[in-house]
Amino acid sequence: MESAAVKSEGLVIPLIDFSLFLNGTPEQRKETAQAILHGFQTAGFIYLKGLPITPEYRKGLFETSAKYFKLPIETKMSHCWTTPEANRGYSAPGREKTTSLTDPEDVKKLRDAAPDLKESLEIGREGEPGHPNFWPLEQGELVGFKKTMVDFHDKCKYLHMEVMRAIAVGLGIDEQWFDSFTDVGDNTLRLLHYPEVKKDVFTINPGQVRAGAHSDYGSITLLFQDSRGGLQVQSPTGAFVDATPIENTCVVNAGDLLARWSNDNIKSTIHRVVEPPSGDGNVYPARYSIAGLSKGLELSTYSDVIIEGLHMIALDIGGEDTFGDKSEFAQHLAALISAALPKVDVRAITYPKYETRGDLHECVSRFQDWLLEQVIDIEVANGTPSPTIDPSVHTILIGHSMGGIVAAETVIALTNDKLIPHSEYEVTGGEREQAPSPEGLNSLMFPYIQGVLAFDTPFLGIAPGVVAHGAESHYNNAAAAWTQLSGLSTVLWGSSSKDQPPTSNKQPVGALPAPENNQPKNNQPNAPKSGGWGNWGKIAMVAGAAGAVAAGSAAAYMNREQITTGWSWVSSHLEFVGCLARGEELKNRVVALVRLNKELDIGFANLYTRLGKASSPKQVSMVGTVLGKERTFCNLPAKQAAGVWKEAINDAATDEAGAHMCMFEAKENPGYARLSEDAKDFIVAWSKNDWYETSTRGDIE
Ligand SMILES: O=C(O)CCC(=O)C(=O)O
Ligand SMILES: [Fe+2]
Repeated sequence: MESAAVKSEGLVIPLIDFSLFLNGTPEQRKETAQAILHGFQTAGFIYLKGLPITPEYRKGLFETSAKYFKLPIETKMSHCWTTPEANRGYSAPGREKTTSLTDPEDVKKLRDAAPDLKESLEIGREGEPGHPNFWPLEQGELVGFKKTMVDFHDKCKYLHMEVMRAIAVGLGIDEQWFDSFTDVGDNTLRLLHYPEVKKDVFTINPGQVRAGAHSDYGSITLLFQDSRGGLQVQSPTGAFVDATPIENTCVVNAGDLLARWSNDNIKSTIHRVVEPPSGDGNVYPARYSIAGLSKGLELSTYSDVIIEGLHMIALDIGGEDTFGDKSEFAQHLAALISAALPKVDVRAITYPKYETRGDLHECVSRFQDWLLEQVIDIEVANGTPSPTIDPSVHTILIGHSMGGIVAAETVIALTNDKLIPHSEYEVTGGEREQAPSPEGLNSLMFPYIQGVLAFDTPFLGIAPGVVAHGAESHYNNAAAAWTQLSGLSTVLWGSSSKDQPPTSNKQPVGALPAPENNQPKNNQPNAPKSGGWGNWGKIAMVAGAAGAVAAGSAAAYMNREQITTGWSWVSSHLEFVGCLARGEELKNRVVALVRLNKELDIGFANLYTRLGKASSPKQVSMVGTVLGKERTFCNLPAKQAAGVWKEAINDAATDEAGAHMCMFEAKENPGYARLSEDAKDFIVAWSKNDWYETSTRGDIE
């Protein structure tokens, strides 16, 4: 039943009778399927005979193709290939260069040095919205051209489905496993003509070929070649071996998509077309071939299947330390999610620099720009046809502390095209009004955000017990406030504890440090040193204090007269956390998130720290005594009516700020494993939707 069509340099391309798969006994069918799979796994190429295509039909097809290429160049140029999205139309000689290179500059150089000596016409599925085929005028010899090609396109669709079924049978999975990806027939029929060419063209330029070395992009290619020859396939030794034409066969090779689907279990092998082994006189005659390149599924879901991915963007305040050393927590979380969502790629990317100058909205727009860049890079790298309409990347924003607010603002901005409204909404007691949205929500956001997972983000301010230690009466004295708050200065910024500023700092506000290159002239000798935490720590110290003060409603702190130097620098950082002072804004933000969850199914949760066994009750004169186990860093919603807030208990922490900062340190937080599991569960639940279910990463080894 099976023999070798090619056997050289370690490359064995089998010749397989496909009729035994289509019409054979169950045993023959299975054996044939296994041979087909084996050919794809080893050579990446097979030859099929016994196809339901008669020699006459085939001859007619090649004749029709040749008639098309005889058309004057101006006529062909009237329906030129335009965009990769459409991938339809005519490509004149020299236009396309098949290659595995990706850098456009490199491709250009190669094309200039050795242009492909071919012309082609790409014909796609009829009836695809927005992408009509370009048909030549039906006159003279070309009458019936469209019908012939549409009919052959259909035949290729059928053959494609059957070859994919053979692969499924060979793999021992459900025979129809690939059907839903092939039944639309989103395939490209490619008529190829390699014009007659003088032999010395190839000797003058040793790099000259008819079609450059490349692998195909789709699932499989059905290649019908005439009898000239010139197709070569790369062998395991690297040498190119002739894939000599065999009458009434079709060469079938696996493309990059199928390699990806199968985790490279199936090979997408490099091939090219060179001058044929023989020619008359000093010319090589023309060669024709017809390739049915099967993408394998409808264009709109194509990208999902190859490169669909869930990306977690960790909003890491102040470098890569927030989520543990080198963002370990984010990486760990990505691994957990990956195991739970095997159909998609899961990657954690950390926002490298958290710039906290200017107001919150400026920070958000800087982050948004960065995020957009990341996602576009991924979409471009993967060739997603319409990333803004059908993105292949879904993103979860995870943010610690203030990072959660930036994440929230980002998704609100993306869905509203404006930031949160400033009118009043109540979040307490479940009696919330709907935030008005004259424009309605924009579900076509790009980048597509699947959810916001916040970690100990003070969406509703910082719990009074964090700031006050029976000290709020001193808040009318700015110096005292600073003393009280110095211990909190880095907390909001998530720096690790070793980088905290001195906690016994007794300097008045007037001694707030100015930026390094803008030291105030009247700098006091005892001004706090930035020490090892540099500019960054200074920002944290100032902004953290401001945020905490704001949360503790110590308005006296905002006494600008006392700040003698560097105010503009300081104030621009204060603005950022100033949002914690704006109660209505805080509530509106939460209302907006709840609405996004309800209307657009965007996940939202806040995993907030709570002290556990190691904590003791705390006297907070403003609010009375807070029981040890009620001690949280964040102000909690009055009832759980502000989205999902879930506690993350730390049985080792003795104070709220410590729990807040050590969330992601397994050594200091006995609840680390639980926290990771909870975080994973949220993200998995948000992501198990239609997008996920229709994604196929292809773990089919
Ligand atoms: O013309 C041939 O034989 C090969 C064409 C080819 O490899 C392609 O179009 O991808
Ligand atoms: Fe190819």
